[in-house]
Amino acid sequence: MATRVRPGNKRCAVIGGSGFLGRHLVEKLLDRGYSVSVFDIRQSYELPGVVFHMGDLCDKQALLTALKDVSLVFHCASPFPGSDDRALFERVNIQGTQTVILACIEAGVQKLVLTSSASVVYEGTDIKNGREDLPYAKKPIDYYTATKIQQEKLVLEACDQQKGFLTVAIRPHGIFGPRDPQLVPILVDTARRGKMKFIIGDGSNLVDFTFVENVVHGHILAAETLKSNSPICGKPYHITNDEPVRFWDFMSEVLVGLGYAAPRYHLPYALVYGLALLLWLLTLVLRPFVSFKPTFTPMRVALAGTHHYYSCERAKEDMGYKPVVSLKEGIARTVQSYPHLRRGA
Ligand SMILES: NC(=O)C1=CN([C@@H]2O[C@H](COP(=O)(O)OP(=O)(O)OC[C@H]3O[C@@H](n4cnc5c(N)ncnc54)[C@H](OP(=O)(O)O)[C@@H]3O)[C@@H](O)[C@H]2O)C=CC1
Ligand SMILES: CC(C)CCC[C@@H](C)[C@H]1CC[C@H]2C3=C(CC[C@]12C)[C@@]1(C)CCC(=O)[C@@H](C)[C@@H]1CC3
Repeated sequence: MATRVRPGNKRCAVIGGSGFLGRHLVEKLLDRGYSVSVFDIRQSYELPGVVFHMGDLCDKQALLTALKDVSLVFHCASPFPGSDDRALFERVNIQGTQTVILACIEAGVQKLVLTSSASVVYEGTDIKNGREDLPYAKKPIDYYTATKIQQEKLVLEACDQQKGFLTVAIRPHGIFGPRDPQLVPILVDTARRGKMKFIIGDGSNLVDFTFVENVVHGHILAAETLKSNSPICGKPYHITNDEPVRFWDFMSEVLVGLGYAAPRYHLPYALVYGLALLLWLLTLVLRPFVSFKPTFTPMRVALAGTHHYYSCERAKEDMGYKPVVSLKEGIARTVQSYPHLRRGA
């Protein structure tokens, strides 16, 4: 039976709070006077004012302990997007999210903010200024995206104003910033192996890269706007830097900032995509004998060679969203935060 939490309660929980986005979110919530419980499969730091609960989000009992007296939950846990472990994605993103919803309802949580992804509408072909009314991808590019679609549907469909359980989904795109374990480290690793010499396609494709503090800002605005009869109930929202940039200009700026050469030579998109597809099929066939992880997967080639940027007008209109850190400032802060990834370090 749900125990209602008193209104105005500033106790919240961040599921996935040990991760890159989760930790930035926890830090900002503390600044804003929330008390925070983190639920994660691992504990990656300690902070005064944060209570850690280690556990798997598929375990409802473990979740219930962490959600006691909590009125607001942020769910930003997911397996690593680059993995190809279909069973893991289905277990965590689909079954696990269903468990999170059940646990929230049972614990009397009033608001659930999901970190979804703008990739839920992306099929590997151009998206220019995509709005939230684009249909979900019929052919998602990978298991990660396929399960993020199911996850978002589950959370939005669970929104029930009558029962006082309100939900919203934030769809970020290409999050970057200090402590990101993915974008900059993979880029630098590729450069160190001498593989960042080529631009895939003509280099004119525009993409959204979103500084992590803007993503955090979008989550907190959503949580604070989410009230009975608010227009945001049960809806998805793109949160971006609102400054689409050429994919290869962004990569070059980060690389040059860290002391590496920018890519210069162009290769046709279709050729690289075809080669990446062939290599991927080869890794599938050879998997029983050798384990090999190609850098240029078909998914990464599509992301690097197509337009995919999104409108965040709906977030501006419904919750007053405006990016708080510009792309230029975000890149400068990111580059500065990785002294160990500098050339020669
Ligand atoms: N990074 C990006 O560019 C984008 C990310 N997103 C979404 O943002 C969210 C946060 O991403 P990000 O911070 O980059 O990812 P991270 O991997 O840094 O953080 C996710 C956290 O969730 C934990 N976790 C994974 N599985 C479970 C589980 N079963 N139970 C409890 N905790 C679990 C992870 O632990 P462990 O590390 O041990 O797996 C990790 O600590 C995700 O939902 C992702 O889909 C959306 C758009 C873009
Ligand atoms: C060509 C280079 C080897 C590319 C190196 C950088 C890539 C690792 C990133 C460029 C775009 C990024 C991205 C994501 C992961 C890291 C990149 C591929 C996501 C797939 C992460 C999860 C999401 O939800 C998507 C919206 C992101 C899209 C952009």
